[in-house]
Amino acid sequence: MTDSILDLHINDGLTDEEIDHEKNTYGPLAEDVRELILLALQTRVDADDVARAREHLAAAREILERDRETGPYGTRYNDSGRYRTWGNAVMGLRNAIAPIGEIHEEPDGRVWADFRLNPAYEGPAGHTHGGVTALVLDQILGDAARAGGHPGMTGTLTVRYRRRTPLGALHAEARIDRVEGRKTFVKGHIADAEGVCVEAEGIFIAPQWMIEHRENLDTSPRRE
Ligand SMILES: CCCCC/C=C\C/C=C\C/C=C\C/C=C\CCCC(=O)SCCNC(=O)CCNC(=O)[C@H](O)C(C)(C)COP(=O)(O)OP(=O)(O)OC[C@H]1O[C@@H](n2cnc3c(N)ncnc32)[C@H](O)[C@@H]1OP(=O)(O)O
Repeated sequence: MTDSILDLHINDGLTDEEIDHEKNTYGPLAEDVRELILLALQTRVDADDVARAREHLAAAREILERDRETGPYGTRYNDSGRYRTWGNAVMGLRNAIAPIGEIHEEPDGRVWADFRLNPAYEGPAGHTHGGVTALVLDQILGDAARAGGHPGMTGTLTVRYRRRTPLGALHAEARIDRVEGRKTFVKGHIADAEGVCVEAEGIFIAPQWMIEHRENLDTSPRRE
């Protein structure tokens, strides 16, 4: 059986130098757009200045649209084993809404990230949106399953909001709790400087198509 996820799992044959070049070209663009998202929320310049800024943005869009892809980014890799999930909503290098730069994997199976959520991720006044913390936890827990050699799709994600999550500096981490056949149970949390704000348990399930392609799947890819 084939699956549309596999269709977007592509060796695009780039050299490491070409990947580095793309990284250095498009990474800063996403950084600029991230800053623009915040500016759209926070600028207080007057209508004339907004109109002038929008003309510049229209000019930038016109340049960027000259050569573009139209579909999802998917997972791309090369012969030296560098994996790119640059469209990922949580940590994609080219995705301006992705709040996490890097997810670290420890030899003991713990997966963690330090990150900042700016006011574009607001839910309750001055605090992080609960859907955003769930988004981050889905990724971190899923990554712990993958890093532990048990990649899967999220079957169930249970989130317990213990206390409000502020905006600003946060820490997320997760580790595998147990594996039962195709199901991997993972636990994790998000904390601020005062301690845990949100806890989660996820059940990650390896579908049949993933098991069939298991031998082709590097579960600890050099992912960026
Ligand atoms: C070379 C190719 C390699 C390709 C690799 C590609 C990708 C790698 C995958 C992951 C990458 C890793 C890390 C990425 C990190 C994070 C990304 C975020 C993750 C997501 O954001 S992902 C999107 C949201 N996610 C979905 O979009 C899932 C949609 N859904 C399904 O794709 C199916 O629904 C599935 C697969 C979940 C189950 O389907 P299925 O047919 O395999 O399940 P089946 O019925 O056979 O049940 C088998 C056993 O699981 C139990 N069970 C069934 N469903 C359950 C559930 N929901 N909760 C709890 N338990 C459940 C049964 O009770 C039974 O348990 P028991 O064996 O004990 O009886």
